[in-house]
Amino acid sequence: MIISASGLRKDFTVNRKVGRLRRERHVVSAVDGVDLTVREGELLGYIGPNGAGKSTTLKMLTGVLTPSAGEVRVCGLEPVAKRTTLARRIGVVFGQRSQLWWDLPLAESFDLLRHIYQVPAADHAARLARCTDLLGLAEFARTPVRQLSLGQRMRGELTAALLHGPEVLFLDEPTIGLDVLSKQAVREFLGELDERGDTTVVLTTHDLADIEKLCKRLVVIDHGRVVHDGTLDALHARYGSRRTIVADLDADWPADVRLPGASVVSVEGRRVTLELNGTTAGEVVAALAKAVPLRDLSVREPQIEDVVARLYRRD
Ligand SMILES: Nc1ncnc2c1ncn2[C@@H]1O[C@H](COP(=O)(O)OP(=O)(O)OP(=O)(O)O)[C@@H](O)[C@H]1O
Repeated sequence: MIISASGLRKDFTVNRKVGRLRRERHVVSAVDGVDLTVREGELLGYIGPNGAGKSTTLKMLTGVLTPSAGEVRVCGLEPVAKRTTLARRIGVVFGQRSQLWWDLPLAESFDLLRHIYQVPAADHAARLARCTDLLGLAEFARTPVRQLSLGQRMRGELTAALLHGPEVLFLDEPTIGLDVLSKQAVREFLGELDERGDTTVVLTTHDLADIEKLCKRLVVIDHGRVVHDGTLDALHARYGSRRTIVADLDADWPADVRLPGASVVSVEGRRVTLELNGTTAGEVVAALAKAVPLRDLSVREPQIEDVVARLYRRD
C-alpha cells in the first residue's frame, strides 16, 4: 500500500465566544479516526460535505499537519518526520496555494522546479512535453503567472506538481471555479494519468462530474469519519438509488394500476414517473403498455446528484 492510515485523528482547539466577554476553549475533531489504504496506481476520490475533514486529512498525508493520533505512512514514510524526503516523491495541488512564481512566465517556473528537484534534463523535457500537449500549455507558457486565468494557472499547477515524477499526486479541489473547457482539460488529463497507472492520485472534489468520470473508488467522509469506502455503484446500491422510467401517456393515469417491480413516484398530467425495484425496464414497460396507451418513454439511470445529495443530507 502506497498510502496507509489507521486511527488518524486531528483535533483543533478553538476559542469560542460565550456571551459578551467570556471565551471557552473547545475541541473540534476535524478528523476523527480515519482508516485508509490506497494501492499503487489507484485514483481515489475523497469526498464529503463542507467541513467534513478532507483538507485536514490531505494535510496530514502530505506532512503539513501533525496528526493528534494515529499512524500514517505515505510511500513508506512518516509524512511529518520525513517531510523533505517525501516532498520529492509526492506532488501536491492545493487550490489556495501556488507553487508557481507569480512574476515569472510559466515556462521559467517549470525550469526553476527542475533545478530545485534536480530532475535530469531528459526526464524533465519528456514530462513537460506530455503536459504541454495534454493540457494545451503552449499558448500561455510565456505569460507571467499573475496574468493567467484560473483555468490556465490550474493547468500550470498540475504540470508543476508532476515534473519531478511523483509517485503520489494529492489534489484538493483541482477543478473548483474553472470554466467548462479547463475543467474538461483537467479531467481528461487526470483520466489519462489514471490509465497510465504509474501515479497514485488522491482527489478531493465537490464536482459531481469529476466523481462520476474519474473515481472508480470513493471514500466518503463526514464529521471526520469514513462513512463509505467503495465504488460509485456500491454507493448507489447502499443509498437505494434506482433507475426510473418516465412515461408520457395517451390517456389519464388509471389510479388503480399495479405494476409488479415498480412504484409510482409522481403523476403530473399525463406524465408518470416510476421507480424500478430490481426488475428490468423491459418487464415494467410491457406491463405498463398493457395497462395504458403509451406515447413516449425514457429510462433514467441513477443520478450521482441524487445519491450525493442524500448522503450529504445524511438520510
Ligand atoms: N486550523 C484550524 N483550526 C481550527 N479548526 C479547523 C482548522 N482547520 C480546519 N478546521 C475545522 O476542521 C473541520 C474540517 O475542516 P476541513 O477543512 O478539513 O474540511 P473539508 O472537508 O476540507 O471542507 P471543505 O469541503 O469546505 O474544504 C472544520 O470544522 C473546520 O472548521
